[in-house]
Amino acid sequence: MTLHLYDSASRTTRELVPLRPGHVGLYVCGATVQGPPHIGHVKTAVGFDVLVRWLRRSGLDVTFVRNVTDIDDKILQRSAEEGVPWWAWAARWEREFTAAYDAVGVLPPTYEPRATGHVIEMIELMDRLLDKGHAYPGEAGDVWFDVRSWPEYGALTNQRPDDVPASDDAAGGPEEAGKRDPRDFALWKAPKPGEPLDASWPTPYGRGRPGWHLECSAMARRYLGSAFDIHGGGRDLRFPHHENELAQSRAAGDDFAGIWLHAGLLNVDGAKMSKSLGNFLLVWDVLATTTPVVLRYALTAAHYRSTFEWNADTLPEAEATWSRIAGFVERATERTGTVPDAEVAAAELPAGFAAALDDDLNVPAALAVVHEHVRAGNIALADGTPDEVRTELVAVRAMLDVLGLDPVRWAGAGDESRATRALDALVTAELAARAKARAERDWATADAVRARLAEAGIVVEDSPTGPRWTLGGED
Ligand SMILES: Nc1ncnc2c1ncn2[C@@H]1O[C@H](COP(=O)(O)OP(=O)(O)OP(=O)(O)O)[C@@H](O)[C@H]1O
Ligand SMILES: [Zn+2]
Repeated sequence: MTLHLYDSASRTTRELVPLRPGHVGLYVCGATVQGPPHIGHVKTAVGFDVLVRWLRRSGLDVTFVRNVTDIDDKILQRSAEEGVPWWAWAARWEREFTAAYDAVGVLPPTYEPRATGHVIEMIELMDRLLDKGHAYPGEAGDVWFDVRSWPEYGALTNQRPDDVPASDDAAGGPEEAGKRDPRDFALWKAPKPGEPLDASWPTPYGRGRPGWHLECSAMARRYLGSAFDIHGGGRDLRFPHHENELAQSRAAGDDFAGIWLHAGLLNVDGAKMSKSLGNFLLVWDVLATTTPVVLRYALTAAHYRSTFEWNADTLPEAEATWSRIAGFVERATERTGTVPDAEVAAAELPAGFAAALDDDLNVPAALAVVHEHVRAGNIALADGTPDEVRTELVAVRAMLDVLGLDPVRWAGAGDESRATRALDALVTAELAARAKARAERDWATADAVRARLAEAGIVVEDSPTGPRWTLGGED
């Protein structure tokens, strides 16, 4: 069997037939970098990471593009509240997203374009839409997509054009002046009063900044061409974001994506984990008490398309299952010696595992095969030959490698954050001793604590919220 994927546009499971044999172009909508990454963000990223790994393991050359939305209303608003330039705010959270993806083993994309670096491509796309009569400038400097000019509008989400709800772009605001139809969405947004001048770009239609939907169409075309194989994102992006991307790209004359994949959302108590709802768990907070591979295991183990209901048992259960798998790999490696990574990467995969992944990335079924081999491996460890143990070890590691979960590659990951936590506990105790000595006017003890910390290379600063410590530079 070859890879079949559930295409949300046609609502059928279809064989992936690459447009260019041997090569797959994949575009996944990345983060709007307005705040720290939560585990919902990395859940979707992990889902697409398994796809990329499986495509590559199947012998395909993958060009994987995941964008960064580094300008938008929320970024402008949050940065203004914090009194920092919008671009500094965006850069800060972009770095945090990259670190979070790295922490859970999401492979970096081939290209990671920022919206602000692709204004030329967006203007070019808008020009094509204006030329063909699918876009028009409003009265307040915005440029709108003309939904009525595009009878296929609604196709992605199976809505008749008449049933599509009004777009909330500028709803009720003065920018709406000249908007022809409530469903029309903004391709380009004129600056609002009070916004920084460097948050808008000159265009033939006046200064402005990108509408979110336009960005992805322009960047996908720039790196993958006018037709490419797969477009993905979380299910929340189907409407309006992906519907609008599809409409504007097709209306401009591009074939655009062949298959649309949508990852199920990570929910808490039935609601999408999101910054706006405030029901989020930050990646760093989870990693303060959990090793990254356990978080990765938890997020990988569910089918990418299912809704993930996060609850108090999620991590303990993942931890227990993971320990069983990793424990076998450790004991088997002790018995037979380390299997070289190259042998793992080239090993033949159990047929049931490959068939499960080819069936719309059915990771739960694929993990069931992993568990069968772990069971067989444990039996071999108890009373089999070293060769039997080694066969199971290679099979288990090879399958886990495809899922980004090979325990040998993860060994040691998380040690650094554990070390930092241990250090923090010790420094905090030292600082408490110093505070007590100071309160008792025991200056000798207070100075001795400070000297001990300085000797260890720890720099203490007093801040309004209490002392803060950092590791000083080496000089
Ligand atoms: N709770 C979630 N579960 C799964 N995927 C999510 C979740 N929240 C966001 N994503 C996905 O993460 C990627 C980046 O999303 P984006 O930065 O637009 O987040 P967002 O929806 O604005 O998040 P929030 O609502 O928390 O502000 C998208 O593919 C999006 O679908
Ligand atoms: Zn997008």
